[in-house]
Amino acid sequence: MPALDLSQFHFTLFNALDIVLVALLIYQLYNLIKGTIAVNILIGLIIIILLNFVVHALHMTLLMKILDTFIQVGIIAVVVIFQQELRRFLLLLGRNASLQRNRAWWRYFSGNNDAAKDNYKRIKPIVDACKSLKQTRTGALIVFVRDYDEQSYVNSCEVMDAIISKRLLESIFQKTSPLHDGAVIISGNKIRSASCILPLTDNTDLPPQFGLRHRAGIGVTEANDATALIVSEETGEISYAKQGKVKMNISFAELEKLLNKDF
Ligand SMILES: Nc1ncnc2c1ncn2[C@@H]1O[C@H](COP(=O)(O)OP(=O)(O)OP(=O)(O)O)[C@@H](O)[C@H]1O
Repeated sequence: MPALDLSQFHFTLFNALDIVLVALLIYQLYNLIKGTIAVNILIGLIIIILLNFVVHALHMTLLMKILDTFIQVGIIAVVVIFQQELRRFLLLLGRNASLQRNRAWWRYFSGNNDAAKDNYKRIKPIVDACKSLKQTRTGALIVFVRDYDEQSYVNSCEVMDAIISKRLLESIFQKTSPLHDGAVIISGNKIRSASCILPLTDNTDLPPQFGLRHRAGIGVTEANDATALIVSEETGEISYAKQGKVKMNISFAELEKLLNKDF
């Protein structure tokens, strides 16, 4: 039996790092598309690539030409089909790379403890409004955006520029208010817009009781650097969505913590 010649095989630390990074990349991509129809598209693409190997091995010329052409244009198709996922992936990279975004670190290094007090002042009216909305079973959807770009929302929202207050949030979501349908967008210290129509998630793994409000709340966090707070009209439960994932039935203490971290 011929011996296996391993003399040409050099395994360096960088090779190990390479493998770890590729594994991390695949894991992140899997996390991004898990539970969406993108998984089925990806499986379809893998089947075509495997089929192409088989066709090449069997020298089936006609099929070889068709599949080769398909795979050559495939890269453009992949960018078009997975544009949402690629956008989310790049957002994730940018978000994690920005040191200032990690406010805890930033405060520690800049010694700015007043920021914590300011943040509490901003969060309090929102948490108070949620308490009252929960009690009265009033449905609400509040989105927190870090870098607000008015142009992205101008066509699907009622533009506002109002100081955040408990009573204003309560009034907006009252069923008789003309602005109650849709989401409120908050950025910085202001309510920037209300009655916003948001993109719905196409995640197929969500609880069956999640209707349009929850789907819109999750959808906006998939494609943007945003988080969303949803008060259910049916149950009064509060959910919190971030990066396309949702935490259900959170307590007010937890809500305060999450907002303090993300907002
Ligand atoms: N695309 C959208 N963007 C923003 N808000 C939306 C969108 N679609 C629906 N909504 C809001 O969701 C409300 C309907 O909620 P629906 O009952 O379908 O949601 P739900 O997730 O089951 O929540 P709930 O538990 O409050 O009933 C609408 O009245 C509207 O205010």
